[in-house]
Amino acid sequence: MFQATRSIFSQGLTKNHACVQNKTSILTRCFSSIEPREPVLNVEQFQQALLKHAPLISKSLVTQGFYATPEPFSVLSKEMITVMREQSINLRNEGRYEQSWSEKIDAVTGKVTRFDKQGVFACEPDGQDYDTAPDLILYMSVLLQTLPELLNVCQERAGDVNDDIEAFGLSMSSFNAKLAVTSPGGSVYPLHIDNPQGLQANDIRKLTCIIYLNPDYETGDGGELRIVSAVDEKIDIPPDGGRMVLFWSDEIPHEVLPTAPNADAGDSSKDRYALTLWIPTDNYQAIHNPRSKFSVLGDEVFSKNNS
Ligand SMILES: O=C(O)CCC(=O)C(=O)O
Ligand SMILES: [Fe+2]
Repeated sequence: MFQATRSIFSQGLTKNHACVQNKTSILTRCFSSIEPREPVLNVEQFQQALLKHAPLISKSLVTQGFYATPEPFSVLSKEMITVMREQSINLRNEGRYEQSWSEKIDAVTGKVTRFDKQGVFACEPDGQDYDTAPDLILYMSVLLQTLPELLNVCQERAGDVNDDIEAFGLSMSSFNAKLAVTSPGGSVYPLHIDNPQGLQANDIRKLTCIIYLNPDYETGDGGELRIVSAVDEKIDIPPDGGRMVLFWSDEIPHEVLPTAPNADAGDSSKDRYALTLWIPTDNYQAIHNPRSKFSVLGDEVFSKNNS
């Protein structure tokens, strides 16, 4: 099972990744001192946990535009999240992370400008990272093979497809992945929507799915994900344990509040790790659907913030 997953996965993602991979990381990877190991993720247990949460995720996405697991270790155990954090750190030690950046769109001119996110570093894990981070790769593989179909089926069974609500049509064949670390000392992500341009930019990402890898998170460590699900409704979700959060990539504004604002930037115990998967839709009508109840949320929130 592990072997099969591994080869399918590396073939699928390696090609896509070739263009962003730099030479330094190839070299450091060849001479890595970390012994390759087998993953310890219990695939069946993880799939069962996804199965249990799927109806709630589907319903909550339809009604609120987002879902957060109620407990920090609902889908994966503390031990598993600890292993995944260690593997994320190992990738960092191999030089796999780069300065993270994003794009801003000017509301008036529509001009897109790129900016660095201070104190945020990220990598795009793929099949080539398997020896260093087998559980991260297996997690991504199992999630992709399980969750999109489960959510599509749950939505159909609940009868939640109608004139206003398009079928999710979540894709099972591709996704984008990002492993990001946000440094203590107050690093943030400004308010944004992950896929603001949609089809105009050939961006068909529909669902953002984040798992936090912060097993020892304490109250006061900050870095909450602030989701704006209605103009005057903000929900702050702590990035604790292995909490999983999902929301519509094309509709839901969100930001990350300062990470451990009172800690030293070099205090690695307060680094905030998050593994994000973006799942595209095969139903293009679902992207920025004008009849969706969240269709004007972004415009309302950003115009309010600018006034
Ligand atoms: O790490 C998080 O909580 C959110 C990250 C995010 O918004 C993004 O990567 O676009
Ligand atoms: Fe985002």
